[in-house]
Amino acid sequence: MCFPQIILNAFKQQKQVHLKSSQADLVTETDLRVETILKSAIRDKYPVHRFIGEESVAAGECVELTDSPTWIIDPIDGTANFVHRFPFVAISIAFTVNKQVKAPMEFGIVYSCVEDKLFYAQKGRGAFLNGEPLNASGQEGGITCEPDSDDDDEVRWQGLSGLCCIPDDMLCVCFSVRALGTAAVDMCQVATGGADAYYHIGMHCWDIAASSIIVQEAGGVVMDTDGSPFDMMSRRVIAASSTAVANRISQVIQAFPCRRDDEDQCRCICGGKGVNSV
Ligand SMILES: O=P(O)(O)OC[C@@]1(O)O[C@H](CO)[C@@H](O)[C@@H]1O
Ligand SMILES: [Mg+2]
Ligand SMILES: [Mg+2]
Repeated sequence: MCFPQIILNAFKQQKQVHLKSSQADLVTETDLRVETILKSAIRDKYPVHRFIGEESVAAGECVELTDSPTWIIDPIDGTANFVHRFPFVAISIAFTVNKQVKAPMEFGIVYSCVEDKLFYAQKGRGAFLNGEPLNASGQEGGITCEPDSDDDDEVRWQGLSGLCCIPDDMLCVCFSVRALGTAAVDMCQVATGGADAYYHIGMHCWDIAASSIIVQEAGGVVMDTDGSPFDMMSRRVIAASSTAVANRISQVIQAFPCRRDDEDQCRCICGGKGVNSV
């Protein structure tokens, strides 16, 4: 059975849910099964390739980008949605080489399973949804924003109130707010033009690596929340319809530092598990 079908079949079933880093950070047997299937299928074909998989890292593996071609996998983005049968659950797969954290990935795939929407992009070749070309809105004025934060609500609403109360004489006004509970699908809305901006503080590289290139190839902009260049390991991202909107958002949200995904890399090289163990 193919792995999206595994997710769809399990979607309707009762699930055994385990907590990871917090009450909001869930994992099910399906997350683990899909990541294992994906990694073994890729490893069979490309034995020297490496992986950064959400559930492998949760099991103690290092987040280690080397010069080797690397697959960055979130087997189910939106596990909380999956557990509650809220129909926004996605598989996110990105591919990068030569330790690219800032430049666009080589390619990215986000498959929103229940919607049956396949978002994908390859560097320099455009972004697509179910085969149709994607274009970000290019909007520079009134925007629809998808804010998210894995930290306290205060940060989220501080940012939002900043966005919603920008004086009219300033560049952009936020007209409405959406959040689907899957960073990968949320961010892809900017690539479709359905949203003009997305920002997130606290997610992980596997949540946004694929959607970052999908946004870029659709003509959108990605950057860090402090306005510096996008860095998928920093756990902070703004995706927007235009540089003007991205810059405006970086000016009003309260960016705070997050422990980088690759922060323990040296521990891993010295003595961490470092071996793909899922
Ligand atoms: O753990 P999961 O399901 O792969 O990710 C869930 C997620 O979308 O929800 C959080 C808040 O939106 C984000 O940090 C993260 O991307
Ligand atoms: Mg995720
Ligand atoms: Mg996940």
